[in-house]
Amino acid sequence: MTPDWSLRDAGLRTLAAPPALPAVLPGSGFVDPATADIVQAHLDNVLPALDSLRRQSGRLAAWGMDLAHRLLRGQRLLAAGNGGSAAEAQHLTAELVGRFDGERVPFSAISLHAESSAVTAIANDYGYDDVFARQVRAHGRSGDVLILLSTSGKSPNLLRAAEVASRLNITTWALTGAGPNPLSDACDEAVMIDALNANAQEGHLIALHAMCRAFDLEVGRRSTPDAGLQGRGRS
Ligand SMILES: O=C(CO)[C@@H](O)[C@H](O)[C@H](O)[C@H](O)COP(=O)(O)O
Repeated sequence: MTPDWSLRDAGLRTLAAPPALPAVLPGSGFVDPATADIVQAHLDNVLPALDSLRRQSGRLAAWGMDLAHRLLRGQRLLAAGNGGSAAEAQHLTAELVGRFDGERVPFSAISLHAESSAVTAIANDYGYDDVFARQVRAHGRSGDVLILLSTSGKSPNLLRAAEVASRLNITTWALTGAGPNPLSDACDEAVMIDALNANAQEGHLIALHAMCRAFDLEVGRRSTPDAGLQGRGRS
């Protein structure tokens, strides 16, 4: 099968089909121009993703502050995504349970896709579309936040989770690729990145770190010695 060398669908940088390769010895360090160009195009295409994000920086700042207020009250963040988005979502929960830049108390944040036994049992017994929705019913409480990451904004398991969360008065945020899309429509608020899928995922990590900056700043402003320990029976 002839590979599709173009990036034309994204309306971003496009590449012509490469000429036939000369025989290349492994380890020779030779990089043909078409390969060099596709790598350069990928890097160039990060910039539109970043521009898209910069236009939504106010929302990221508001999310960080809002999340700080809720988690300081003892509410919880639930997060989920598939594939690359699962990795990004897990990065966020690690920043909250561990720490971001500076020392502070830990907060309750769970990546639902990382619950391997629950995921496999629910998928096996109820179907993959229910893997997150059922966990939202189990772990989510009124006033919590559910953040859902998706490049397409179409994954049925995320859409179902958003639907269940809304019924439970859990605030829903979507971090997606180009929008509008079904997930951004289903959630209370969304940050959408107008970029190729892989570049959107890279943008998602930047968005999450930016949100963590706002979160940590707000936690620092409002912290008491027992901050984050209220409401869920921990001491
Ligand atoms: O990382 C990538 C592609 O960049 C893939 O693993 C990708 O995350 C998977 O195909 C996901 O299943 C796509 O789901 P979604 O982001 O559209 O909700």
